[in-house]
Amino acid sequence: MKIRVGFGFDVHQLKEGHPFIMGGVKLEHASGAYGHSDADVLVHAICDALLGAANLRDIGYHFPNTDDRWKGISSLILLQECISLLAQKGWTVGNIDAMICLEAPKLNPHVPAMKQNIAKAAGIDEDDISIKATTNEKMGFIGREEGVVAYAVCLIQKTLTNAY
Ligand SMILES: Nc1ccn([C@@H]2O[C@H](COP(=O)(O)O)[C@@H](O)[C@H]2O)c(=O)n1
Ligand SMILES: C[C@@]1(CO)OP(=O)(O)OP(=O)(O)OC[C@H]1O
Repeated sequence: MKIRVGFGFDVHQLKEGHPFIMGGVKLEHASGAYGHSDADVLVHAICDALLGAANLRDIGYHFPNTDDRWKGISSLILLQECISLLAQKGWTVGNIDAMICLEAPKLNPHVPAMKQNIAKAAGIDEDDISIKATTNEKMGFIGREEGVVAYAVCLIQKTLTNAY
């Protein structure tokens, strides 16, 4: 068995009156994340962790923000695409651990639904995806609620076939 780890990071601006999608869940909040897709910062960080682990470049390489095919797209679809890219190289996901840095709203009540959405899109058990959140203690651009950040790490695995 060969295993690899990956790391992903993403950041998006928060804009008033914009929808706020996180882990495929629509959060009720005065502002929301702005981007070319649905700006789901958590799912983007996870995509980059998975692509990085498999040495498959990054999310912007596969889904450029200049391509209208990805405009407004649900990032869960991009996650499914990333899982297919990994599968083509024989990789399956071991586990994912993610951290969101956001001042408000509180994410804890939404974590079960986010885990369910991500597990379904990635074809993994909910027990293999962990989602955590922290504020930035009112400091910096996150503290001023100008932006949201997410980090993710993952482990991927493949069974090596013996050529002899
Ligand atoms: N947007 C957020 C931020 C934090 N949480 C939860 O609150 C706990 C305390 O956060 P601090 O930043 O004050 O340490 C944190 O451990 C999370 O459980 C949250 O749900 N949503
Ligand atoms: C997902 C893509 C593509 O719609 O757009 P954004 O939603 O702007 O997200 P980002 O994390 O900046 O980078 C990847 C992009 O190419």
